[in-house]
Amino acid sequence: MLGQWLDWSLEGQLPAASQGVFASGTYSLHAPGILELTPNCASQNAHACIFSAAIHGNETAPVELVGEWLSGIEAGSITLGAPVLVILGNLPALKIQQRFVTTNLNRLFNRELRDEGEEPDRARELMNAVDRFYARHAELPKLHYDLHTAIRGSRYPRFVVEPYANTPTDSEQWGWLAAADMQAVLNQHQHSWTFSHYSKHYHGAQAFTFELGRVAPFGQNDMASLKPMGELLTSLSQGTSPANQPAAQMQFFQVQHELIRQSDDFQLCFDEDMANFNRFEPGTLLAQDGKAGDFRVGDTPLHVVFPNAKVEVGARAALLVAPVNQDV
Ligand SMILES: O=C(O)CCC(=O)N[C@@H](CCC(=O)O)C(=O)O
Ligand SMILES: [Zn+2]
Repeated sequence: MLGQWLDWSLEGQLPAASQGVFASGTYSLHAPGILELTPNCASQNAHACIFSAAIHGNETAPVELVGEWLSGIEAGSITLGAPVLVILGNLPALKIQQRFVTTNLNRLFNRELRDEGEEPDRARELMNAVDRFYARHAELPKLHYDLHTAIRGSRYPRFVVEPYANTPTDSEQWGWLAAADMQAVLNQHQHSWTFSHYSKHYHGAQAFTFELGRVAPFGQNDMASLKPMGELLTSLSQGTSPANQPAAQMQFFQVQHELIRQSDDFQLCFDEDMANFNRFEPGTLLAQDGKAGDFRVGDTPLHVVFPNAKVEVGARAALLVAPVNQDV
């Protein structure tokens, strides 16, 4: 049943029974793409875990990773020891393997959201699912890993975005992320209304957006490079202690500036294929905007992440970041 859940979600079919059992627990299908697993016996170290994928429909590696982990649960090679809410975010976009259908779902996770349409409705459904899940497990520490892949290549192929919020990140998280073979960490400098930000800001969860390589169609992802990440998901779902490695092996960056597209007449002044974290020297012209004018690098070098000139007017066209501890 669990192995088929991904196919069912993609096909928009609902199984006859929305609840059932497996060797180490029970499952409950709350809505298409929203599955809760409850352990028969919760571990003392359990977190209330949320693993989400396909918030962007063309990011298939996380869907394959979650599928492999669910198969392990179903086969009994993984013993569930923590409650897990598994989410496939944007099912219509996943079906057509596009980032989104009408608007970017990962900018809508705000309780003040009043927009109408398919993605805003889905954002409200996912926020409600998160609220109810954390309320059901109020006694447990909360965790949310939102799994993505990036549009372009990267100097650090696997990295995390740490959302901005009051809740500090537990130091143990850094050791787990390093052992999961994350190579860089990007600290956000302001609220961003992403899915991981939602769980951190409104629920105080330990939460990150993961970038697990580069966007590719199903079957063409480098799943071998995600083995340590799969092991982290497995440990958390078992309620056992994840592997730990020194945080210092990751490069930390701080977001300095969010470049917003302010008009139709907007362009980025570098090659579209440029890798994430590429460094630009002081004075370099990075963007030209009919309304905001030119944007140049100031006195210290900046690295560019998630550049995308084709975003809607008013949306983020790039993050400009600087290394925290050393020059890279
Ligand atoms: O590669 C890209 O340009 C985008 C990859 C992606 O979807 N990234 C997330 C990051 C979310 C965050 O800033 O926390 C996004 O843009 O939604
Ligand atoms: Zn994404």
